[in-house]
Amino acid sequence: MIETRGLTKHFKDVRAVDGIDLTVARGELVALLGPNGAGKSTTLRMLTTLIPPTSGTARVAGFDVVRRQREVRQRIGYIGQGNGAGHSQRGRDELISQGRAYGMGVRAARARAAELIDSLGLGEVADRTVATLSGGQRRRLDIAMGLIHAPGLLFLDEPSTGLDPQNRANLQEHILRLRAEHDTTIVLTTHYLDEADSMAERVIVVDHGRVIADDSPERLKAEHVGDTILLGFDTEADTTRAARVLLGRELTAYGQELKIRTQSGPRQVPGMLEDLRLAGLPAVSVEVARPTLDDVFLQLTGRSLREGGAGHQSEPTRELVEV
Ligand SMILES: Nc1ncnc2c1ncn2[C@@H]1O[C@H](COP(=O)(O)OP(=O)(O)OP(=O)(O)O)[C@@H](O)[C@H]1O
Repeated sequence: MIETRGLTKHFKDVRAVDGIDLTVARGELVALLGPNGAGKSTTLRMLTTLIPPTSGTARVAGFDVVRRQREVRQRIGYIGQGNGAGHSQRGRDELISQGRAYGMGVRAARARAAELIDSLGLGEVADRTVATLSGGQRRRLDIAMGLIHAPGLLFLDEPSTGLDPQNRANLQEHILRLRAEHDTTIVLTTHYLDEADSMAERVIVVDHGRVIADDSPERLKAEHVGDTILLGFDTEADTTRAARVLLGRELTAYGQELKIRTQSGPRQVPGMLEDLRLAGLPAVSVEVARPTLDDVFLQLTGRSLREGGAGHQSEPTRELVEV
């Protein structure tokens, strides 16, 4: 669906995108993740033919984004960061007009609008004027606008920025359902680490205009960070002895706690507890901390994605087991 080679965009002396090679297959849901100014929007704007690359090539839906702009545009939907829908029209009419603008007949545009209103849960509000819709409803209407011509590929630039957590969750659910129902390939950009983690089967981390990691969230976390097992003991002396029992692992002792870095925390815990029990050193608490994508980013760049304005929180996932 997407194939780029050395895709680059310079704005005077700013290297917004600096040689990106990217392949996205049909049906994938890919999240482009990165801090402010990383080059995510610029990449999307080149892929959607809105701005030409400085150098490199990109083929989208089988066509070159510079030489075959029209063909590309017919086959993609793009929902930018602004609000595409107007204000005084009813949502349904906006959708039908958009369909007509893409050359659809009135009947086909009406039918498609009805289908999307249903898919995106807009049934109760589609006949109200757009100005009266909530932020989340408008965002869903924007997405319906981008899908009116049934594109096989949808680009979403920060779909849930500005929405409250409930509306975000609701929008995410709709995007996933749309994808399942219409088999749409989706490329979205986001600052929300948890959004990338839960929605995308592939995460491409961009920093300073370059791809610094590209894999499934699970593999990124396992490869770059791994799990942390925290074992608690009654005394510091027990902790020191336990460290000797578990020697050979990547471990650190802090007071009455042992911290062990491993690739597969939950699988390692039973064996470790058994070894400790046999040594007469039962742990009094066990905690497995799984990494977040922010830990991956921190590991890769030495910076947290939460710093410097990206500022969206995602708590580490912790599984607490009292023993
Ligand atoms: N039209 C432009 N003129 C000059 N510089 C630009 C222009 N558009 C983007 N840039 C610069 O290019 C870099 C990448 O910007 P881009 O908007 O692609 O980042 P982003 O990853 O989408 O950031 P954000 O998360 O804040 O949306 C930034 O340094 C930005 O200031």
